[in-house]
Amino acid sequence: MSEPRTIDVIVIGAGAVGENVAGRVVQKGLSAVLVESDLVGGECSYWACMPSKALLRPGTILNAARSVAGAREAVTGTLDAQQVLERRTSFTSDWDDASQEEWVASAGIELQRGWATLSGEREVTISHDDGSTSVFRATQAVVLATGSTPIVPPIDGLPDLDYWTTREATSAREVPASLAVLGGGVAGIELAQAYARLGAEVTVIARSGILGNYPKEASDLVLDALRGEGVTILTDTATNAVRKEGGRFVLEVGEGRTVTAEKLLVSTGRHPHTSNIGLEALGLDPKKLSRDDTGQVPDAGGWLYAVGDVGGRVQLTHQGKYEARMTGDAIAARAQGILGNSAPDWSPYASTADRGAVPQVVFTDPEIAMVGRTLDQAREDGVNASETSLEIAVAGSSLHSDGYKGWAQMVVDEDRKVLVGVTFAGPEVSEMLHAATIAVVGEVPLDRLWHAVPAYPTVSEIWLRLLEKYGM
Ligand SMILES: Cc1cc2nc3c(=O)[nH]c(=O)nc-3n(C[C@H](O)[C@H](O)[C@H](O)COP(=O)(O)OP(=O)(O)OC[C@H]3O[C@@H](n4cnc5c(N)ncnc54)[C@H](O)[C@@H]3O)c2cc1C
Ligand SMILES: NC(=O)c1ccc[n+]([C@@H]2O[C@H](COP(=O)([O-])OP(=O)(O)OC[C@H]3O[C@@H](n4cnc5c(N)ncnc54)[C@H](O)[C@@H]3O)[C@@H](O)[C@H]2O)c1
Repeated sequence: MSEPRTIDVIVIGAGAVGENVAGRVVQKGLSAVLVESDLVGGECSYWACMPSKALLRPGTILNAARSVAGAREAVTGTLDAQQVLERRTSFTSDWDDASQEEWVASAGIELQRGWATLSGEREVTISHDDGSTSVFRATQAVVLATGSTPIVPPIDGLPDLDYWTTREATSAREVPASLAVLGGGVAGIELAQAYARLGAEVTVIARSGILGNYPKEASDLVLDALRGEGVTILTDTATNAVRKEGGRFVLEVGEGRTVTAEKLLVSTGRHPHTSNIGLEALGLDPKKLSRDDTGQVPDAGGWLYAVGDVGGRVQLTHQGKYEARMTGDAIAARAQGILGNSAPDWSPYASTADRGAVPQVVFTDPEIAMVGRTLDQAREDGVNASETSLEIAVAGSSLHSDGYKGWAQMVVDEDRKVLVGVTFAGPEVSEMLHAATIAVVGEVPLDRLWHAVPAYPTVSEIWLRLLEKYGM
C-alpha cells in the first residue's frame, strides 16, 4: 500500500453529478481527485437519460408528422429500428468514455480509476483493476456521488433469471419480439413506449397505476395513448412468481393469469448506492444517510458530503447537477472560512429547490412536465392549496397537431397567492416547463404573472386560460 496522498477534495463517482462537483471546486481554486470504477459520465450518459431519450425521439417525431394533415400523407413508412439503435449508440459513444476522460483532464481534475472505499476520517482507499491500491486524504471534503442501484423486488424465481435492468434495455443491440415490463414508473413507461414503437409487443405490469407521482389526469393521458398504440398495461396487478420456459419469461400475475415475453425488464425503482463504500466502518448507517441543504452528512462531523442519487433526495440528473453546484460552492466557501455550519435558503450554497421546486419530465408521447408539488403533496406539506386545471385547447395547440390532447394544472398557495406546482401533459409540453419553474422558484405573485402575456398562437396560451379560470 502506498503512502496517503493529500488533496483538497476527493469525489467518489464520476457520473454527471460527481463530474460537476469536482469541476466546481477546481474552478474555485481547490484541487480534486475524481474516482470512477466504471465509465466516466455515469448512468445518465450511457444507460439512462441519453440512450432512453434517443430511443424515444424518432417515434415522437414520426407521430408528430402523422398528426398533421398534409404532412401525414408524406409519411408512409415505419420506424427503421436498426437506424434508431445506431443513432442511440452514437449518443453513448458506443459506451466509450474517452471524450469524458478528456473533459475531466481539461477541467484540471485528477481522475483515478478503481473502486473507492472510505477507510477513515477524510481518507479514501482506491482498489485498482491491476490489484494495486492507493490512498488519498482530503484536507477539505470527501464527496459521495455514487449514484443509485436498481431495486430488485422480492418475487419468487426472479433473482436466478437473466432479466433486463434499465442498463440492458437502454443498450440492447436488437429489438426483442416481445417485452414484459415490471413497474409502471417513469423508466418502465418510457422504455415500454420506445420498444413498442420499435416493433416489440409490450406488456406493462403495474402493481397499482402508472406514473403514480403525477396527477391522475396527466398519467391517464399517457395510459390512453400507450394503450391506443397497442401496449398492454395491466394495472393493480401483482406479480407473484417468474420462471423461464423454452427460453421465454413467464410471469404469474395472479388469479391463474400469466404474461409471457422474450425479454423481461425490471424497472421497479432505485435506491441510493450507499453499500460497500465503507460507511459502516465510520459508524454511519448506509440505510439512513442523511444530508443537509449544503450536501453535508451532519452525522460524519463536517467533512463528508453526498450529492445526486446517493443523497436520497431526488433522482434526476439536472437536480443532481444543481446539488453539485451548491455543494461545490459550499465546500469552497468553507475552505475560505466564509460559510459556517448551515447556509441560508436560496443562497448559492443551499439546494433549496430540492424542497418543492423540482422540475421533471416524462419523455413519453404525450409528455408530462411538472414542477413543484401536486395538490396532494402541497396539502401534505401544510400549504393552504387550491388547484385550477383545464384541457389544453387553445389556438396554439390546435395548430400544433390535429386532435391535440393535453391537460394543465396550477396549484396555488392561497395564503401567499403564488404558484407551488404546475403540471402540463400533452405533445411536446416539456419545452413549456421552464417558464413554470421560474414562476415557482421566483414565487412570482399571481397578480404579476397576469402581466406575463403568452405569445399568440402558442400552446403557452394555456397560462392565460388557467389564470382566467382561477379568477384573474
Ligand atoms: C432509464 C433511466 C432514464 C433516466 N432518464 C432521466 C432523464 O431523462 N432525465 C433525468 O434528469 N434523469 C433521468 N434518469 C435519472 C438519472 O440517470 C440519475 O438521476 C443520474 O444518473 C444520477 O447521477 P449521479 O451522478 O448521482 O449517479 P450515477 O450517474 O449513477 O453515477 C455514479 C457513478 O459512481 C460510480 N461509483 C459508484 N460507487 C463507486 C465507488 N465506490 N468507487 C468508484 N466509483 C463508484 C458509478 O460507477 C457511477 O459511474 C434516468 C434514470 C434511468 C434509470
Ligand atoms: N424522464 C426522467 O427524468 C426519468 C426517466 C426514467 C427514470 N428516471 C428516474 O430514475 C429513477 C428510477 O425510475 P423507476 O421508474 O425505476 O422508479 P420509480 O420509483 O419512478 O417507479 C418504480 C415503479 O415500480 C413499481 N414497483 C415497485 N415494486 C414493484 C413490484 N414488486 N411489482 C410491480 N411494480 C413495482 C412502483 O410502484 C413504481 O411505480 C426514478 O427515480 C426516476 O426519477 C427519470
